[in-house]
Amino acid sequence: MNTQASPVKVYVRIRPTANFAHEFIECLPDLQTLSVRWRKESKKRTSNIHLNSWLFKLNGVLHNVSQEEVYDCVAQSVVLGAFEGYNGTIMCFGQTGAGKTYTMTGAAEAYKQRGIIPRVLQQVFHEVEHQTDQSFSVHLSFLEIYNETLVDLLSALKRGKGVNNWALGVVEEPGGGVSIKGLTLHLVHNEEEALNLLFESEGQVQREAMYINKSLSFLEQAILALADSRREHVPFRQSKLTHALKDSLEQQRTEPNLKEAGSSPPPKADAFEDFKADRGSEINRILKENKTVLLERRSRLETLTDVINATKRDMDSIASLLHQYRGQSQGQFVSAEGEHVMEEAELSLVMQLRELKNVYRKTYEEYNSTKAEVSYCQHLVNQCRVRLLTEFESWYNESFLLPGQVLSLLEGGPIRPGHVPVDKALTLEDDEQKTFRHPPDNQQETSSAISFYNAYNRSLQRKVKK
Ligand SMILES: Nc1ncnc2c1ncn2[C@@H]1O[C@H](COP(=O)(O)OP(=O)(O)OP(=O)(O)O)[C@@H](O)[C@H]1O
Repeated sequence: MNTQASPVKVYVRIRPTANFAHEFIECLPDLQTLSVRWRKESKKRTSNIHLNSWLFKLNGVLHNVSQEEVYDCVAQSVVLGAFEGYNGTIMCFGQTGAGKTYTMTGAAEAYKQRGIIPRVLQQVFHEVEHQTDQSFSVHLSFLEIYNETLVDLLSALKRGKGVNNWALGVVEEPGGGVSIKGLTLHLVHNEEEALNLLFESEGQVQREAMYINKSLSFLEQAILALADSRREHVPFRQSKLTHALKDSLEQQRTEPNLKEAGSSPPPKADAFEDFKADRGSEINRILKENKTVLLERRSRLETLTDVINATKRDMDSIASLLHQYRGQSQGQFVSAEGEHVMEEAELSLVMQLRELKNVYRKTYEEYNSTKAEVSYCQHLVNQCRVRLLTEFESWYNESFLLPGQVLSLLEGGPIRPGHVPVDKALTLEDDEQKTFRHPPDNQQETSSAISFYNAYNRSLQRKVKK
């Protein structure tokens, strides 16, 4: 892998928590040793308490470290190694909720919280640009292995090629090495193209999430339009979701309250404003912050575009002046050594051209990295928007639509009221009522319905998260 001693390096990253279990887990000052211990009580009901403990020696214990530090410590050398011709793998392993996605992909909160994958792409193209003595071509593939099934997450992008995920297989190459037969490779020329593949296209599963994003954004627009009494037109037909929900969104204003008979739930549009000011204020603040950064980065991109165009125009005109000057000059001055000696005017033009080329190159570099940042920030804004709307739906259902009995049925479980479609939740309530009439059979039915929604909820959460 790399030139350093061990080809495999192992790091532990500890997810920050409010109540870190200091009594059981200790990071030793060398920042490479982790001590884990726990009390084991004897089964024989004696007062003996055994203290079991292990020491783990690692390449590093990453505790309270930023995404940037994780990258520098774990991934940077792997990317540099790849440029020296070494294969590299960065693998993340941990129980659910441990922070794998956060570490590898990053969080929606801010650009600086982006994870290892976008940072790798950035470094790869940085190296490609600076290692000018060699030429590189960069290809990207995304492969998912789920339940022993290989899925090419980018196969849909190779239009017309009839890519078939069933045809994927792991094959041993005759000359050594392993490859995935049938996996599509995508040539990318810069960081932005690579990030686009990472964000926009992430195959069948992610593709669904993309549509969710888009639909939710249309839903947000429809809700905002409903909130504005001056707006005559509400854009219901922009998407199938808003179109299909047209009746229910408009009826929300008059629909009887399911929670407390006699009073009606507030219109969703008003509730959305309340939610953003109160319960959803934090995610709304983050969304606004990300939008501000996005606008600022976009405006920087525009400025850079103007500078590039203006510099190019200046370069062209100086080059043409130089051409004219050389065409008109009566002859060439030659030094005693036989070298061409420039006159002052020509020299000045050459210097100006050189300076402009320098500005052009630097601005173009900044332009490329700003473009990648714009895509990334756009992605963050989309993610925040999805989260805001998902949490709003949850809160709205919980606060105004679901009957108390259903809420108490869900209480304490992993399922949030917003994840249960209201009509299904009402069925749950019916089931619960039936339970009182036929306890043994229907209790089972109710709990299987909960299991169903638990499973459904998890798959929804996975899709929204992706
Ligand atoms: N180092 C960290 N700093 C701040 N927040 C973190 C960190 N690691 C994880 N989190 C947060 O903890 C939550 C769970 O993390 P994440 O989704 O990355 O876990 P996971 O291991 O991918 O879980 P799963 O296997 O269920 O997908 C997320 O809200 C994430 O933002």
